[in-house]
Amino acid sequence: MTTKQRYESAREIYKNIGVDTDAVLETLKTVSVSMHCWQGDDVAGFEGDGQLSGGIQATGNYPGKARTPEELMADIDKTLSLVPGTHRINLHANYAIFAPGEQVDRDKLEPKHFAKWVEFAKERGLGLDFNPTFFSHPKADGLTLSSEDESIREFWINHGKACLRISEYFAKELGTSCLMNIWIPDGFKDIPADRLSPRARLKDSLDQILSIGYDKSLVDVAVESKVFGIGVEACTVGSHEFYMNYAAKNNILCLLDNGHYHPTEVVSDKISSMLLFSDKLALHVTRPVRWDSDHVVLFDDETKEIAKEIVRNNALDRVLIGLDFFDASINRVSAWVVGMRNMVKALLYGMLSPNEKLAKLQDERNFTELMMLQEELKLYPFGDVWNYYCELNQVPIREEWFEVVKAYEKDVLSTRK
Ligand SMILES: C[C@H](O)[C@H](O)[C@@H](O)C(=O)CO
Ligand SMILES: [Mn+2]
Repeated sequence: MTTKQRYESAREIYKNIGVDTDAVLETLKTVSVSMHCWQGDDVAGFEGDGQLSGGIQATGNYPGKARTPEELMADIDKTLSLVPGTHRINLHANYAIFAPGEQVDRDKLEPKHFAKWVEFAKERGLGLDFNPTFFSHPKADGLTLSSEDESIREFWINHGKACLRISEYFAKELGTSCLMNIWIPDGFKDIPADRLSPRARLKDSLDQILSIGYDKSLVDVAVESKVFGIGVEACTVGSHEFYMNYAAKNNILCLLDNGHYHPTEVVSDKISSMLLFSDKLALHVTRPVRWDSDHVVLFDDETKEIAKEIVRNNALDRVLIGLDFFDASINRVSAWVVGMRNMVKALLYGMLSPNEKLAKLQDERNFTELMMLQEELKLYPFGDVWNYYCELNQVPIREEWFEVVKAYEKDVLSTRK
């Protein structure tokens, strides 16, 4: 049987439970996932020695890491050629591309330092998202936006302001709004004596960054909380409560990273609550293994649950989906492809569920039938619909994409010594 014939058979099966697969595939085409540039080089960036700080870690030493903008862009191209749909690229400020001999510090970054990325995105019809980089820098040894040292704090405030201008530039150039996400590593290894002052300084720093004024139709600013990081185990300044309140009061977005909560807390359960109080919500989808380890996103229960929540809340246009993982122990392009395909797959899975029927069963308190149907759905011919979607989008089906990655490793990645 051909992929199309399998799809046609699956279409009939889904039709019997009220799911229109053709309509689902049309909708799925419109959804973009923001692919993080930092999986390609273990969050090293282009500024210098690429030493990662801030309580995050990429472990492994698989050969073939991108070392230059050209290599990173080539790897992004290869990855996107294997993922169905049109997506976005999420950049960090430490991926600025300077003219020879021109490097400036982060507080002095300008749109022109990202012109090559804009050119890259334009040629491919991609949107760009952005992140100020408050780590991997000599001035990020202690605290950044919450620093007690006013000159350090000012440096980072200026970095935030510079990034806001760059985000506006991305949106204007590319005709699609840019998400600018703020994450800082600030915190304390051991029990602090004063939690209030650093948080008050962080609040003031954010106020100052936002005070420059920006076009809200072009830039969505988000703040990303975290429960702990390596070396800041006792207290993080940018906690969930801090940012949830800050975002609500200042009409900006919260970004929920599903590696940033207590191990039994799930982001899928938070989405509906956030959407009841905010127009938009941003996500970093990742896979925490025992800690915020940033493993590659799998087609696992929580990824599916996150996707189902987005679909069931009718919020495909309100939830800005980004990925955040960095695995240096395996082929980095393969890691990207697996994570991206899984996120899209999870969205498809959520859309192929008879969501209204399931909600009705819940309202009728018919939990017996609800459980039965949810379990049976797991073995519906989902794979046949996924393969057809890949074929429609001219990307390889099943594991065929891996042959392309293997050839790329042999011809390109393995030559990077
Ligand atoms: C590199 C990213 O900005 C970083 O991973 C951040 O989003 C985060 O999740 C830190 O734990
Ligand atoms: Mn994150």
